[in-house]
Amino acid sequence: MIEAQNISKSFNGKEIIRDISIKFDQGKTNLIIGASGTGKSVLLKNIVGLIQPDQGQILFDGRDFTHADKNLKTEIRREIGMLFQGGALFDSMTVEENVMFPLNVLTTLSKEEKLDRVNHCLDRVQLTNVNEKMPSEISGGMKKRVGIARAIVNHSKYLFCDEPNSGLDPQTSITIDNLIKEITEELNITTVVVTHDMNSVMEIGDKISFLYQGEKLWEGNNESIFDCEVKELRDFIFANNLMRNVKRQRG
Ligand SMILES: Nc1ncnc2c1ncn2[C@@H]1O[C@H](COP(=O)(O)OP(=O)(O)OP(=O)(O)O)[C@@H](O)[C@H]1O
Repeated sequence: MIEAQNISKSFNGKEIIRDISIKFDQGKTNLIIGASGTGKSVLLKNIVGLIQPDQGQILFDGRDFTHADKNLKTEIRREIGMLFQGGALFDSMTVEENVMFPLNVLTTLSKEEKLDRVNHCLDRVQLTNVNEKMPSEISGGMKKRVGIARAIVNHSKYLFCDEPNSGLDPQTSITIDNLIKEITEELNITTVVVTHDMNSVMEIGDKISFLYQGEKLWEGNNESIFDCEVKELRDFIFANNLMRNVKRQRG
């Protein structure tokens, strides 16, 4: 479990996120949702340690990451896998080299062991016979799969995904969402997904936190979200016709 406790962060005197507390459960896909510019990415960066919060702390299974010494920080960082927007693969490396990268940097495994793990992870994301391909030779959906394989290759306990569906068509988005959810349950890891995609909310929203102008206004799941009373959240989810129709059909 990851716990964000009373996190606040300002830039140049402007408070971007305010007193946010969220528990992200193990074995679940935990979503952070909200409109553009509301502070989702800033919160994510605080959680993974790319930004130091002004107030509050982040606990990874009870270990205080925010105030940890160098050794503990390094230990926790090794347990974190990240799927960045757009996949963020290294263009000059093959698929195999991309997935192997964290193992080269973080482990002393033999070449054979590394290759074994890489192939196992590529298999798991249903990518076979692409080891030697370059990122420019594969589709957007395949790039995300490679990104997922790379994020879990070092036996990560925590998986962070920043807008995993950006740039994908709706069908591929659902496949990637489901893959993230399956892997989360299979490996019993704690997954945090930042998104503003309502399809993701409905498909994989085990636990959902809604941010609005830097504050957490609501939390629940993909069932309770349709009955929420928070005006700002209702405006967010029913902003398009499709969602209004879904609501009507549910009665
Ligand atoms: N390093 C920074 N310095 C100053 N302001 C920043 C910095 N990072 C983010 N901000 C500001 O914080 C606000 C929230 O940004 P953030 O990227 O977290 O939004 P978001 O909810 O992730 O939006 P989107 O869905 O569009 O990615 C924005 O107004 C942004 O300009």
